Amino acid sequence: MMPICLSLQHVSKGYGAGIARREVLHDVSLDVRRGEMVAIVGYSGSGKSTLVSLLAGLTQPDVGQVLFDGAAVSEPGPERGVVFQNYSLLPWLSALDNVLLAVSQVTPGKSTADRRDRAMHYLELVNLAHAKDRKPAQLSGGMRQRVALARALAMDPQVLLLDEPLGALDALTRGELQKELQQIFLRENKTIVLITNHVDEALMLADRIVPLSPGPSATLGTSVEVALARPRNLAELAHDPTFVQLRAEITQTLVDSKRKAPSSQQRQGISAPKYQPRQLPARSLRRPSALASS
Ligand SMILES: Nc1ncnc2c1ncn2[C@@H]1O[C@H](COP(=O)(O)OP(=O)(O)OP(=O)(O)O)[C@@H](O)[C@H]1O
Repeated sequence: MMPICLSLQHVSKGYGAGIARREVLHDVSLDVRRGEMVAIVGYSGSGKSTLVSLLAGLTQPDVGQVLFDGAAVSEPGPERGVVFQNYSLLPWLSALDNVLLAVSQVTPGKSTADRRDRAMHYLELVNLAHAKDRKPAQLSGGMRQRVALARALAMDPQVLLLDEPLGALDALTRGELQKELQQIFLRENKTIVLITNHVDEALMLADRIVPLSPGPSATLGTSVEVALARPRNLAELAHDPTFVQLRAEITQTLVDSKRKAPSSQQRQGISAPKYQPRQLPARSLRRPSALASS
């Protein structure tokens, strides 16, 4: 078995002070093995971004620790690349220059030509070579997210932290990028932590899925292994008994954890993880409304 690469050990994190303090994450523990793709699935507002910020070293836990290769994480580092939901590209730079900027940070001794080759390689990997000279404003949401992914990959991090990277995209573009992400994962063999509120997306991509209960004081549940062969195709998987069973199991865990959550949750208007109902088989185990009515 591969060694543990990234680890959260009994981590708690809250915001505010005194009586205004609100605990977002409580006693969260997670071990991610090298080469593994772990998906963390949770409701909106449950603390998923806080979790990524902790893994990235952008914020520090109040209790517990975050370890990378056994050493405490205290700041962001090039071995942990992050892709956020909102692209975060520099608007005045072309797609190529956005990637080049990242390449320059990790290859200080290389020639300009070498850096450019490397940046182009990653733009090609995300099928964007043709749009290399376009500025972010001239790119669609899906294309911007591809640039953000190319930029993160170009730094050759050991771990990729993907914080709802496809969350801002329409369903069709999302489906396309899920396929590309799968190809990249298979080719690059990276360790990936994917944060998502889509159960199907997690099942399509991950080796293991960990449910995050709704906050406040959200915590990770028992992880579920996704024993489905790759490459995976969501349309085909909709008829696969293992897929259907895993989806029902994970959804039920999330629904149960929401039921058990403090009643203040309902008042905060937290929305449920999204389904892609058109892919449900006719004799699906759960109706989409099961989540909404819980
Ligand atoms: N810097 C901060 N200061 C105070 N409260 C914060 C801060 N960051 C997050 N929170 C609160 O912590 C809770 C969890 O936020 P977080 O962004 O981690 O959740 P999330 O699951 O990523 O949400 P979403 O899916 O909506 O992006 C929210 O109630 C949020 O308002």
